[in-house]
Amino acid sequence: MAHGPTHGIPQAPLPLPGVSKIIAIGSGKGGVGKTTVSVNLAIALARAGQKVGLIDADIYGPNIPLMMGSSAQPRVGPQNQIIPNFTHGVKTISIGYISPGDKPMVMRGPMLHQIIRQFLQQVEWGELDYLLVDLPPGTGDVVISLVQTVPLTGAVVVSTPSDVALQDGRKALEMFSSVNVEVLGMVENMSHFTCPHCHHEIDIFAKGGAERTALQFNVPFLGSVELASSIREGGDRGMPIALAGPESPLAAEFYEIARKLQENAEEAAERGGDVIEIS
Ligand SMILES: Nc1ncnc2c1ncn2[C@@H]1O[C@H](COP(=O)(O)OP(=O)(O)OP(=O)(O)O)[C@@H](O)[C@H]1O
Repeated sequence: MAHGPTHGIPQAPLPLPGVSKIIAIGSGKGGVGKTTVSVNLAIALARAGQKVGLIDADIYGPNIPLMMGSSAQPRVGPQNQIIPNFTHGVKTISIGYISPGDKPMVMRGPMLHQIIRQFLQQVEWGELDYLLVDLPPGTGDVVISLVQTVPLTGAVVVSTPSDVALQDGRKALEMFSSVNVEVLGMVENMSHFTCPHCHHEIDIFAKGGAERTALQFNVPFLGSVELASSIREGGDRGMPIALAGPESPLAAEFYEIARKLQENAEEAAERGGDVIEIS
């Protein structure tokens, strides 16, 4: 991979030509369904007529190839630009396309930064309404690389309603605030479980916790997604549930969240334009 002309001088974040809104999706805690939410939101936005790109910024544990059902190695164009894969109506890039298999990526921070930069700047995204960035779990490095490279429209924080996940979710909210990235909304994943036999709602992780946290932090709440085996199966088969369309009850939750996100992102984009540099 080529290195950018940094020469040790921090570069100001620059918009990506043709890309209208860039949204980071984070969680703080791992395993709460951030990638599941990212792929389903990307598909729902694409089905709503938006041009959508998706970056798998989880360099150490890329799951987007599996969840989007795509493993093709991206082509390289004449100007050395990377042509993203196009799956389920979404342009995607992942380190998993370039270095497939189960071998972990071992690299130092500067290399990670370069990869994030390249995924933003060297991929031929073309015209996009939305570029979603699925962040790795935790807070930190990748977000700094992102905000140093491009102006973000905002962020989405995914959490389960359990106290443990919310504790980390709050850290993610604070982290975005500390780098001046507006949180466009919180999503509560694995909100509850509906028993397939008696159809009763079972409250596994204390439903409503993410909504209360959103209220407390004064950020919008985008909606809840229930815990359902078909959501997990869709991800494992590379056929996310959103492909079932907005009429399918489980997929409908993602379409509703996508609609609210679109509203909030458009408002933020209209308000925005100011690039705030972090020191
Ligand atoms: N609403 C849901 N219902 C059922 N299973 C779910 C749901 N959301 C996520 N899962 C499953 O939970 C597991 C973890 O989800 P996912 O990989 O999306 O989480 P993550 O937060 O991105 O994890 P990571 O820490 O690897 O970044 C996956 O097997 C996924 O299919």
